[in-house]
Amino acid sequence: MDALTLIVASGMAATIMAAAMAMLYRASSGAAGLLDWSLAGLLFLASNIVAFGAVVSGRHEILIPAVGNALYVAGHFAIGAGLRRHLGLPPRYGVLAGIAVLVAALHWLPFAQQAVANRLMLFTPIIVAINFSVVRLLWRMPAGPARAAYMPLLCLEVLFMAQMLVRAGYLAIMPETTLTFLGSQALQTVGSLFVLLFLMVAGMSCALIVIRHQELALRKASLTDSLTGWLNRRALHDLASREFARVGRGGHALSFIAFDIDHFKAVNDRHGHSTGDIAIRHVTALAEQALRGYDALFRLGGEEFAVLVTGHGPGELHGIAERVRDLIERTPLYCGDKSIAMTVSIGLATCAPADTSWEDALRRADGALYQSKREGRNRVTPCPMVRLHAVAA
Ligand SMILES: Nc1nc2c(ncn2[C@@H]2O[C@H](COP(=O)(O)OP(=O)(O)OP(=O)(O)O)[C@@H](O)[C@H]2O)c(=O)[nH]1
Repeated sequence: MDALTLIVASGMAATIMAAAMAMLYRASSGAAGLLDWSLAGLLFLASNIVAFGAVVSGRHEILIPAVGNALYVAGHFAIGAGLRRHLGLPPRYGVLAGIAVLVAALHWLPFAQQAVANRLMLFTPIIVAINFSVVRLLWRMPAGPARAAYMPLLCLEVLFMAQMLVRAGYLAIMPETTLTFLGSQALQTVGSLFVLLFLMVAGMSCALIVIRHQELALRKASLTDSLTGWLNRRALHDLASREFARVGRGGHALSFIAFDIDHFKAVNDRHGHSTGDIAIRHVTALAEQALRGYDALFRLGGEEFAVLVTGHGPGELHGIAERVRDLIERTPLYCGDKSIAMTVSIGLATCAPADTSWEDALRRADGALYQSKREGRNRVTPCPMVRLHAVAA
């Protein structure tokens, strides 16, 4: 296939990648990695412009492939840099500067100047190493809802790496193969088509990563309370419904620890609303400390909270709630030179066979909580059914 046509097509694909990533960067209020991926598109475009100029002018000085190949290698590196930045790692452009200078300088080796095939064999390990570092990062992504979004880029990088190695291997075992500078031999045409495919799919794969990441962040924000980091009522509905269905299928006991800060209005009135916010975070942090890491924690509103506990009998549930109450009572909030004593009132309830919904149990836990308030606050009250079991335990 005509080399000039492929260079123009690759240049167009690189331009689309650069523009799409830049536009997505603006639309996503500056998501990490997109500018690096836009830069990758620009570097590939620049390498195509150099190649285009060489074909059109017919000039073959070694400086032309030196610059073109350095830009091309930099394009591959920038894809990894974007991924690193997206994952919160430094992009390492200092390393890129070193690699680009090395790639350019290698063109003045007599081996590289002897034949185009030699240059291809010389630069294949460098490009494959860059692709491999991207694959390694992608492969190590933890399992979870975001992982699938990284797979298209991983497959693309593996495919690209494989074709580079096959082409270099072929040249190594067929030393009589002759390639001309920016020629249209089958081996070069195949390589150019892979570059074209890479540029077309890389942009889409990177966009997919960002879009999925933002979708998950939005979903998390919609289910989380921003002050405490605890889940909100909406999340409670999803999670408790799922757990209640599990209980119905013969799973473990499902219980609620509902609690409310005592005389919280007085904290706000005496110390101000922002100290009130600090006090809420203080109480939730202590509750987290007293609970096990795997209980689901919810802020239901204002200074009302609930913990969804699975797999514990009434006696153990009472013990857990007492630990929370005790730690909060023993740990006043220090704010400057002020010490603010805090306590919570707690109610407990476990889902019963007659319950038609988890909300029945939460309602009972709420009733028990208000009984704690009526009986003087700073105490744990199991709802009557739980209390009966607790006596038996
Ligand atoms: N600082 C702060 N205060 C809040 C927040 N949400 C609710 N509140 C306040 O919490 C207080 C709750 O007051 P009450 O419902 O009267 O309860 P209380 O003073 O704790 O009294 P008892 O519950 O009966 O012990 C109100 O003053 C609300 O304004 C919040 O996010 N931050």
